[in-house]
Amino acid sequence: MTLELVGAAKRFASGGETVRAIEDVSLTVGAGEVVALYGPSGSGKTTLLELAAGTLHPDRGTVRFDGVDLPTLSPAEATAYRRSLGFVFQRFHLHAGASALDNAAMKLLLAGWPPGRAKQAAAVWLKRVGLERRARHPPSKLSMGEQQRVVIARALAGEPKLILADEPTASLDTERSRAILGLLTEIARERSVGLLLATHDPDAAAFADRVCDLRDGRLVARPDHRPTATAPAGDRRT
Ligand SMILES: Nc1ncnc2c1ncn2[C@@H]1O[C@H](COP(=O)(O)OP(=O)(O)OP(=O)(O)O)[C@@H](O)[C@H]1O
Repeated sequence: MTLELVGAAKRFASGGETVRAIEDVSLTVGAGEVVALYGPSGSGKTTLLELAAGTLHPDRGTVRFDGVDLPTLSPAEATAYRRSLGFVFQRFHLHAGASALDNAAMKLLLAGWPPGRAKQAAAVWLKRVGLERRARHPPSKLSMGEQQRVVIARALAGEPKLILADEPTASLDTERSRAILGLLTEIARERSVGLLLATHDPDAAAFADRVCDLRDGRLVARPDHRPTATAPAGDRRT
């Protein structure tokens, strides 16, 4: 799989002013590649993820997934494309009344899978993220880190080719952040899933193979594309 942005730009009209959220951004994410979008608040990370998800269209430039221009998709095709992605966002968006297993299976159920098969597939991923013993617990009985693991299981059930993660560890402490990022990046590499990870945290960016520095909507050259912070040994590809 290849996600490719070429010269992408997105502006918003706001209060009589034009906000240049993304300006002339070109980047690619390949199978099994972990790419960090690293920048401060307001630098355009979420906008760029929305362009990648096809929920926003660029004003200029192109956003392609496996060679297909996302803005040319019909509404039904765009929905199918979004369903084919894995989303891991800061806010978990878990259903309070549903168990961890039902939450992990939610995407598959929405896609029309028979409930038995959906739960079976989700159970495999709950196990992979270490939550098999919590399958019946609702989110309120799970820690923040465990809830984020359910989100990861939900994102991976259905075998996405690309995961879009927006500040996935913002509500976790350092130790739990590292555990979650280690797990997410390990699974992405192991399953050849592309991972585009938006973060303002240098420690989180350090888990990526490649770091794209975003400032005021533009990519700033980082000569070697190497992460700046130190990830625990073994968590980073060499
Ligand atoms: N719908 C919108 N209308 C107007 N301006 C917007 C809109 N969405 C985003 N912006 C502006 O575009 C810029 C980039 O926003 P974006 O949310 O992509 O940044 P971000 O890096 O994800 O920030 P944060 O880390 O705070 O979420 C900001 O200046 C923001 O105010």
